[in-house]
Amino acid sequence: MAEVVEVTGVHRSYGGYEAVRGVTFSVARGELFALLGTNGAGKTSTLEVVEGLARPGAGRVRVLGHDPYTQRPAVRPRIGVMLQQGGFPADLTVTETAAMWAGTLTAPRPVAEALELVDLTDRAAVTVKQLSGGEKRRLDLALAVLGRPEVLFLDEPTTGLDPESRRNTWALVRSLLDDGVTVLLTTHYLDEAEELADRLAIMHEGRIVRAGTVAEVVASQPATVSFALPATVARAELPDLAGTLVVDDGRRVEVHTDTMQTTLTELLLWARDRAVELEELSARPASLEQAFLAVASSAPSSSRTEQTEVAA
Ligand SMILES: Nc1ncnc2c1ncn2[C@@H]1O[C@H](COP(=O)(O)OP(=O)(O)OP(=O)(O)O)[C@@H](O)[C@H]1O
Repeated sequence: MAEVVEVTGVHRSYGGYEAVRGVTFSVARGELFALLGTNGAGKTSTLEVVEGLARPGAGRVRVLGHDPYTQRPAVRPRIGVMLQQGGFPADLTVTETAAMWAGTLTAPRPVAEALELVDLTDRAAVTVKQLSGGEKRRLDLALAVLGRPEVLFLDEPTTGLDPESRRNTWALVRSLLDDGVTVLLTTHYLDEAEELADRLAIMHEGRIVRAGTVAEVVASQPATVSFALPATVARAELPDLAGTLVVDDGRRVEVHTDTMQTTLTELLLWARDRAVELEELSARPASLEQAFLAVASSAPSSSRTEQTEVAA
């Protein structure tokens, strides 16, 4: 079975408010799929349904071929879950916490090994209440990987981590992927998605509005060609370039284009014919950040009040 996670037309409501509105995606074995989105887009609400922590209002979820909510005993031993906020007894040490959790698992890793994976070995004897926010996050991750899961669900795994810890977490996730683990994660860090994700989806207002590889999602946005015109050349002398002309100030020119090669060719031929030297010439494809911001700034489909009325 290639698809380890299958989510089809899932809806989830809180009272009259529909937080997830028909979400569909799948994750293949050994793949990392990232859910991105604005605050309140519905990422955690979706993830909780896939983890089997909540029943979808409508739609179908399969994890390793089972319904994670109604067939929880078949799924739970094979998955690892890192919630957005883990809750541990504050007075237990790191080792005691992990050992307690290991006691609930069928075939856990040795506790010391799990702590080593997240660089918490030197904090093993410290109580949870003495840990920093980032260290608590790493303890969450240690517990999620303790049961050697086939599928790992990570809700904002690196929020609050310093840059070095984030990189260490990425390296751990990559090594798990190399071992064939399937990962579904949510993140607010676009570089995290770019670094780790085989495929991703951007959610907005309960729906997936972009999905694909990073390259596919970025391809939905125009590339930018920019340069500075020499003072001797008036802007009006520029040829008609394919794309939208955006002029920053008198001299700096930006062209947003879906056909970067055509725009560049037109520009460079013109510059050669006119013997114009284009200063600071650059041509760059769109970034994931641009694709994200385009989604985030899109007009809301309707207000929350209206949605409640529709749902009522
Ligand atoms: N228990 C709840 N009761 C009522 N509304 C909720 C509940 N949990 C979430 N919501 C609402 O559902 C929407 C989606 O929330 P969710 O936490 O899934 O978003 P998210 O994409 O994970 O956001 P963030 O990036 O801020 O973590 C939000 O409008 C939120 O206020």
